[in-house]
Amino acid sequence: MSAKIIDGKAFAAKVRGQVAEHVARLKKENGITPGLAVVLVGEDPASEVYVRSKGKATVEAGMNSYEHKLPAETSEAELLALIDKLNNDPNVHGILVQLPLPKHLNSDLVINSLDPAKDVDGFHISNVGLLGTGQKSMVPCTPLGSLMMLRDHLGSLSGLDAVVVGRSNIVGKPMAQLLLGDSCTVTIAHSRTKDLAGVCRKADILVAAVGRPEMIPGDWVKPDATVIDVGINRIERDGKTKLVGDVQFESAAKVAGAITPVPGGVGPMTIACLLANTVTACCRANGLAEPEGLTA
Ligand SMILES: NC(=O)C1=CN([C@@H]2O[C@H](COP(=O)(O)OP(=O)(O)OC[C@H]3O[C@@H](n4cnc5c(N)ncnc54)[C@H](OP(=O)(O)O)[C@@H]3O)[C@@H](O)[C@H]2O)C=CC1
Ligand SMILES: Nc1nc(=O)c2c([nH]1)NC[C@@H]1CN(c3ccc(C(=O)N[C@@H](CCC(=O)O)C(=O)O)cc3)C=[N+]21
Repeated sequence: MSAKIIDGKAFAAKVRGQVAEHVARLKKENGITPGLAVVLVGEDPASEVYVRSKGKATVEAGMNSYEHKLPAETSEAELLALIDKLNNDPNVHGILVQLPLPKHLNSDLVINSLDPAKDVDGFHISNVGLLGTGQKSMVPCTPLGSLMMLRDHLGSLSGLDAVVVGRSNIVGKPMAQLLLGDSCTVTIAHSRTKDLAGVCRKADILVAAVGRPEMIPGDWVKPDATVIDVGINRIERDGKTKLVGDVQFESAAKVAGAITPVPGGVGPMTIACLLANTVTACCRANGLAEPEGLTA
């Protein structure tokens, strides 16, 4: 058997097209241009690449992009002052603070100082609580993009056994909430899980969000399962740098029913969902109808 490769890049292009259409309508009919502010503190090269591609995608969708690059030694008070300014700027509908922040900054405090309505990452405690209680919220981009691909491939997820490997606040936990919301039976596995291989083998839906290159081999995958590989790991192989996921793609693709590749899977969907969340936030802020099919 050979898995269907879920093309995240193509799916993301479709979502971005829908976002661009909605943006064009907002401009024409309401005279509003959605705006996304991205805040980057320090000089992490990988983060700079992400921030640049987010800015480019934002502009391509017809929205305004505001980039704020602050030096690594920025104080908490300075960062909070910038966030306060963005919270009160009517041209800014979404704010993303790139993580991780330098160690001297308390990221929980910083994230919770965002206006929850502008928190397009969905990391603010109030969005986390709304998602956990099934209320309208801002949904974290990576889990939202993963859910869209799962629904597209499987149709209904109801009653399926889902295993999420990883329990971070930004991927694992919100992913589990979304799967529960779609009536999966959800298991969250982590570094203390006993018999991880056995747990994974029961999964109809296996989401890997660990951050360990190719940790999950094909023989942990249930035949015909749908595998979502969230991991983005840069490794050296044959003298070249290469991007790999948390799943051993070759061996898993022989067993799974469908699998997302790295690159070209979850990553592009994350950016597309960030744009979608910005449009959603803009519509909510202006009391306008939200784009359909772009929220959870
Ligand atoms: N595609 C995309 O758009 C995005 C990709 N990512 C990628 O996803 C991956 C995960 O990111 P993130 O959630 O932020 O990572 P974190 O480091 O915050 O969390 C990793 C999780 O994996 C668990 N874990 C670590 N080692 C093992 C192990 N040996 N067995 C089982 N579980 C283990 C940890 O368990 P414990 O809690 O017990 O320590 C933890 O819950 C990374 O590769 C990251 O780059 C992240 C965000 C977006
Ligand atoms: N506040 C915050 N929100 C985030 O959403 C956030 C963050 N901080 N910090 C870092 C992680 C990581 N992340 C990615 C986004 C896109 C790709 C992506 O598009 N990847 C391409 C490859 C890109 C490449 O070649 O490097 C792909 O998988 O095909 C990857 C990773 C968002 N994150």
